[in-house]
Amino acid sequence: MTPFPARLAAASGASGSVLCVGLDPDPERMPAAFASGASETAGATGAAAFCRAIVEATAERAAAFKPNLAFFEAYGPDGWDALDAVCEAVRASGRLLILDGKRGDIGNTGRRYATSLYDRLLGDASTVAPYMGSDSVAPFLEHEGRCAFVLVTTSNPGGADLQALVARGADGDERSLWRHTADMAIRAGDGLPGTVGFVAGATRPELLAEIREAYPEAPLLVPGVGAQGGTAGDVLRANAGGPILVNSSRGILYASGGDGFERAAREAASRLADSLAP
Ligand SMILES: O=c1ccn([C@@H]2O[C@H](COP(=O)(O)O)[C@@H](O)[C@H]2O)c(=O)[nH]1
Repeated sequence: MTPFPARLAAASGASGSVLCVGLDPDPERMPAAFASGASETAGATGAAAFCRAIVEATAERAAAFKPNLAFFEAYGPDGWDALDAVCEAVRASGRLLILDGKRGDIGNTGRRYATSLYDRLLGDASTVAPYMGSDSVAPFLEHEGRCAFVLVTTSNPGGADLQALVARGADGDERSLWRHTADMAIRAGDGLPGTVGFVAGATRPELLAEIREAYPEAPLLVPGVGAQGGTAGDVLRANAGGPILVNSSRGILYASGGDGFERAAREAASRLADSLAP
């Protein structure tokens, strides 16, 4: 399979954008027709129908879609079927499929997670929680053409609690934990170049700039624009033209709370895609 960075470049070229539309179907916020118990499209089926409509409405301006697995798993077994249907819709759109499950565990468990994400759901990339160390990241780096976006500087307020701590590495060098994490992931991915990317939140653009400077070729997945306060301008400046996907979920999914949600989503996606153009 073609290395992920080349596939990312192709998807960005085809859509003319670096936008990733996040698929977080929240029953509290989806249009009533998809969320209410009375409707035949309620529950997991409603979530899938809503996401498919969003994919159709926004695919022209999106390079990728990112289903957040939590919003599907919450429905139990039906949620898995819904996720499967949404993944199929994303694949049919020709855009990249980023599976946001934030997985990470000991080797044999990690390999089963990777099998599920890459061989079963056919994701192009996934998000990986690296706290268990290099052997927990490695299973996600063994799939040619796929990318593991390793969480390094997350967008949430508590992200700095651990990520900013300064620690001495085996080489005696003092660096922040997030930088150790990034270096560790790059070493773990030595075997298959292009398989390691990073999640770098838009809410800390100064750290995004540091990651980009340290790893100019690494794909970055950047959440946190819009609803969390990050801005497209800050991200573009910090990224300095490197390979990137900028995610927005709520700002697109719930651009209109009810009728006309597809049009509102299309317009919101288009505006953000335009503001992310270099
Ligand atoms: O650091 C991180 C890592 C992942 N996320 C995920 O991205 C989206 C953001 O949603 P918005 O509605 O655009 O704020 C969501 O799925 C998160 O789980 C993140 O926000 N920050």
